[in-house]
Amino acid sequence: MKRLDWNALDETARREALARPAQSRADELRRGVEQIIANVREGGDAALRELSAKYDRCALQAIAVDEAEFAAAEASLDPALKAAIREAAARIEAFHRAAALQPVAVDTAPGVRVERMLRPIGRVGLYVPAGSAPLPSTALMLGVPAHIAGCREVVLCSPARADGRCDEAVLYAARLTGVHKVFKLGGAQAIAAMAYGTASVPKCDKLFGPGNAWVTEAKLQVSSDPDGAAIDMPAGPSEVLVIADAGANPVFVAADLLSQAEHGPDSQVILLSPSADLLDQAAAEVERQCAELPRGAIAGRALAQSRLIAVDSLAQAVEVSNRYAPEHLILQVAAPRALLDGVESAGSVFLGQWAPESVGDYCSGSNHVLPTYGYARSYSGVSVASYQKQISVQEVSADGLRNIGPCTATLAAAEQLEAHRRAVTLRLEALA
Ligand SMILES: NC(=O)c1ccc[n+]([C@@H]2O[C@H](COP(=O)([O-])OP(=O)(O)OC[C@H]3O[C@@H](n4cnc5c(N)ncnc54)[C@H](O)[C@@H]3O)[C@@H](O)[C@H]2O)c1
Ligand SMILES: N[C@H](CO)Cc1c[nH]c[nH+]1
Ligand SMILES: [Zn+2]
Repeated sequence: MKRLDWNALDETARREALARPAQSRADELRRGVEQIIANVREGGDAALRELSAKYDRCALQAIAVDEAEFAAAEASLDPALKAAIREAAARIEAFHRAAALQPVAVDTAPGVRVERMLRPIGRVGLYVPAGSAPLPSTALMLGVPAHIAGCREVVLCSPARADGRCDEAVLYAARLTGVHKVFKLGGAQAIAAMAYGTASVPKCDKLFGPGNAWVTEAKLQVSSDPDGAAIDMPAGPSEVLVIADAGANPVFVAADLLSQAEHGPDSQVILLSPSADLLDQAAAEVERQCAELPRGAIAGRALAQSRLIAVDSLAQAVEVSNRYAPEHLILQVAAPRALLDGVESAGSVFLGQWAPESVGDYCSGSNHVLPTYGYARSYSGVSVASYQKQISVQEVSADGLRNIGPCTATLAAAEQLEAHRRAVTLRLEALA
């Protein structure tokens, strides 16, 4: 990991220090994804089979998972894993139900009632990554809120293995949350299939879920096409920023950094500390622990584009973190709540030494599908609201119109929209 001193950097160097690894909108990637989307739109299921053979090295027979495969998946799983999946799902459901938006009704003037009603998005498409590692936890993070929102049809795509089967735990988690159909599709072709529809895959109104550069680029492309589909957010390579004070345990700090570095070579992790000793010890620990990891080679590539940054205070660390807007922010400091008020931009925050980011990935109850690449400046993670439409309703009585009609007429006249003004004044005359 590159070591830097924030206060010794000029503005350009600071920008570079917080730059994400060069990524997704590279021309080649954009053109490649355009081509895949065009192939799927033209060739439908036949194109999906060809693309799966090319990119997933699997010869798909049926594209949809059938009952026999769901049953075989459930039967093959270790009971302890099934119990953990159910335990995680219950906590995710508890938090997401409690955090869901509620209908609202407010009298904004006598005789004027304004309401917010909630309606589920009709058909949603979930993407669960499985390229480098299948992520059943992501099936829970996407499926549970879709179920709570009450979406009419929930479909899920996840790449098949070379044997043509989907990961068993992904299938179990999908079924548990009430997903209606699962398709053995990955990458940009899965996103194209759900955005435009094919004979097998229904066209969805909104797509959800993280993925690699092809998935993220495909989501961006289909969301900018009016015939495509809306998306939750760009959720790309995982990242974490840790703020640690002199008393932090370097073993824990290093473990947290590596937990996100192991996701993929395009992940990025950052450690900020006012303590030079802590930075030294954490750097040594990262090397030591990385060498022991089965995915050490992947993590090592992510570490090559990661940073250890010396700051002059914890307050400065929070400023730098807000500027970076990390997907995950861990506050491994003696009094983490004291820093929380200053946090402006982050996908999810972990307080204190006993809150590793891994618990949020799996089962604390919060959602792990979070904005990356600085999008936490303006986007939030997936929630029940992501699967809902908020529709406003207004009910106005005769008295209500007497109360707010003159205001409407004045504003309409100022905008020189005479028909708007008359829609009110004609009624007020009728009431006179
Ligand atoms: N931000 C979040 O909330 C969040 C959550 C979980 C995971 N993630 C991230 O999701 C990503 C998962 O990536 P992954 O690769 O493991 O799985 P993936 O399922 O996203 O991608 C695998 C697919 O990529 C396609 N692909 C691979 N090489 C290709 C090529 N050369 N051309 C075209 N398509 C190609 C294949 O079709 C394959 O099915 C990781 O970066 C991880 O960090 C993010
Ligand atoms: N850390 C990932 C989100 O960035 C989510 C995940 C799934 N499994 C393990 N981790
Ligand atoms: Zn993770």
